[in-house]
Amino acid sequence: MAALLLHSSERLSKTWLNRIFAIIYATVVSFLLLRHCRNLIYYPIPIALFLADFVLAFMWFTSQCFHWNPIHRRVFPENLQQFVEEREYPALDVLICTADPTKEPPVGVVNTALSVLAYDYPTDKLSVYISDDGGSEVTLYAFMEGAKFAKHWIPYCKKHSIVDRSPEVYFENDPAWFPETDEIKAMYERMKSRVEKVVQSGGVCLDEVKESEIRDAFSKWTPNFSRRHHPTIIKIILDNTIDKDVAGGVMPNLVYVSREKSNNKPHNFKAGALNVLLRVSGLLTNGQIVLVLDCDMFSNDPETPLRALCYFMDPNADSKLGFVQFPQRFSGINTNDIYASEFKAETQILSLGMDGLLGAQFMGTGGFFKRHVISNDSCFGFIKDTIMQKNISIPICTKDVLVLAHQAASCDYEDDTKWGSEIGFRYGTLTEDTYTSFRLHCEGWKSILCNPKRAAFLGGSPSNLNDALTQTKRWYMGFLEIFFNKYCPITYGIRSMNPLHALCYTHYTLRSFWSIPIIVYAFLPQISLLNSFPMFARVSEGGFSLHAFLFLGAYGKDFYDFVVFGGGSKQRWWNCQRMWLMWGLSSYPFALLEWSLKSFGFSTSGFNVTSKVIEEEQKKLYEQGVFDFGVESILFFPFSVASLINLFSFVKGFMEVFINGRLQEFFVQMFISGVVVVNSWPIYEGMVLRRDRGRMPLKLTLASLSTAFAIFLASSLIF
Ligand SMILES: O=c1ccn([C@@H]2O[C@H](COP(=O)(O)OP(=O)(O)O[C@H]3O[C@H](CO)[C@@H](O)[C@H](O)[C@H]3O)[C@@H](O)[C@H]2O)c(=O)[nH]1
Ligand SMILES: [Mn+2]
Repeated sequence: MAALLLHSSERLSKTWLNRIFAIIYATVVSFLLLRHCRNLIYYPIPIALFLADFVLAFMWFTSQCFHWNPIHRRVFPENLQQFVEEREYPALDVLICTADPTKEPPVGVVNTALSVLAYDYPTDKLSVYISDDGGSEVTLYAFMEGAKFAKHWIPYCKKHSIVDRSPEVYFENDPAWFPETDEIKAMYERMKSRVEKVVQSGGVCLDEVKESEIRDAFSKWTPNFSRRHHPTIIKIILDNTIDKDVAGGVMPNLVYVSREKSNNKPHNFKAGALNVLLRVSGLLTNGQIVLVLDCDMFSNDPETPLRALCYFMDPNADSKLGFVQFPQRFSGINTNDIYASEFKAETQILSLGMDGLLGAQFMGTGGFFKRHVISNDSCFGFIKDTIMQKNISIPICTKDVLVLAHQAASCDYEDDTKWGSEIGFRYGTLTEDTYTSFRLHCEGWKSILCNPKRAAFLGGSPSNLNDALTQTKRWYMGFLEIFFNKYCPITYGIRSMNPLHALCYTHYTLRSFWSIPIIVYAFLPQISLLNSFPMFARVSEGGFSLHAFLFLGAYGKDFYDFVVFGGGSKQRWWNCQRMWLMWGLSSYPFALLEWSLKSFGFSTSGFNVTSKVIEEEQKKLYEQGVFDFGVESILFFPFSVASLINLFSFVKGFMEVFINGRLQEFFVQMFISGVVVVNSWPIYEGMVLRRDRGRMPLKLTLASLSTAFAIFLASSLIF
């Protein structure tokens, strides 16, 4: 009889294809670069082209590390009982961050919390912690209401083995109806409307609150309380030694934390918030396993913690296993994913490659950590003893513990400690997730990617173009902060870990440099075509097939990975490649620019929280798959200009072909303009054809048009 397994893994069947392709492609790339070097001696113009191709080649080379050894894993949670009894499960602390009640509606955050409170996990071993960086009484109020509802919701879900445990999603999805469903639904709706009423009124009216305990909780919101400057607030909303659900079962713990903030102290954004939660939860419950979640990433599968346990509880598990990552997946993405918000390549293709090396990177949410990997007990100093006592299970809300928890959440607790540099989630970048896992991998920890068919979590993603570009700009800026740092992936990383893995991190952190080839190829061949200047080899020459092979090879392989192997749709693939071009002319260069300004001390970009609210009109546009250009965003400007220049040069190319018969000479340039023109179709529509709210603002269109002309005029002086 075959031995029972908790998990298995196998190398993807395409690995050899990947490797052979990589070797052939690398050979051709080297030819191209050699040719460039030869040309450089003769003419100066190709410097730009050389630089562009060099960056492309470097990025391509580093990206091959993801394709070297991709693996696929499976877990068998049904076998878990054979290995551990339920009472031996480790305690699980779930940390959820929220930062702004206007961009992250409290009802949504409560839904996320409810979906994990209702996990198929022993409730006496489950605790949920909320970090509220918005310091909002409305959020606390929402959770107090949510907790009352949870006492009905949890037993209901378990009794009927409900799978969608976020009530909002459950009732939206046309659920199976049970005798008590009507009542539960009405209860949920009432809870939601009470919370929304308070959200609208902007605060909790204490005069209306009778229970002294609740009045107490809100008394901290004094008149000089502000989001950026306020004392610590910790409220134990549910306590598993006291609270019972309506069926008499033990409730999980639910704790609200708004860390102390001070105007003159950096708070390190989400990483700072998570570190406070690590300490507070360490004091109160000290779960051995810690799950990190964003406030919009609700659980989509109540078995998820058991899947993680299949790795953690395996008697033969690698002692260096640090965390198990469930990839980010999203709900509400439109059919063709116009903004490429699925990030399929990163979350579902490239991540398999890292998993075959040292393990997937932490994606900010959906990561189950072993607590001691991210913060060992010794880093607590004076509160260490209390943590030790926690292993003999004392009630969480004794007075002394709460006093310590307040200290642990104060804004000077981390002074002169290693928090953020060696312990906890690491500071110094806007992408604390990638950086933290990079540092953990450097320290020798490993990770695992767990990607079950049914998504473990589903989150929201930006539903308008400006938000989408702003989000990616923040990431790529964060990545630059990681690369140009003491612990640079290509120097420090390669020395500290499997070099292929370090090159994967190098690839991510340098992605904004893709803006160089994209800008060069979006303008240079077109400008020279506009001036009737041939730039590339004729179709009949050898150089042509070199370019053709490299172009088709790269696009073809990407298509194969995404559509043939990855099962994505052709339209989604097409939209992804379009977004890559758009990022190359927006998020990437602006990330580079802002990062440079910041490095020279000119600006301080913060963590601009992505809005989780969608207006009706915006939602309609998005659902129809129509681009939303409806704000005057500087991010749209470069690609608007590029779309016009490419259109003009394409037309000019036709004239050269039909009037002067110069197809051979101009084919490559026309082809490049043609690709951009086809990709720019939504931009032209937004500029001239559309009348709705999402059209390109007239001011932007005119500015782009005049800039395009100015570039043309200036170039005709040079050529
Ligand atoms: O000062 C802050 C800023 C943000 N957050 C929270 O961080 C989470 C992620 O913020 P969001 O605006 O949704 O950013 P995204 O770009 O969607 O987040 C992605 O990128 C981030 C890094 O830039 C990662 O932390 C996230 O996990 C990942 O989903 C949210 O729950 C926020 O409430 C805080 O707690 N404090
Ligand atoms: Mn988000």
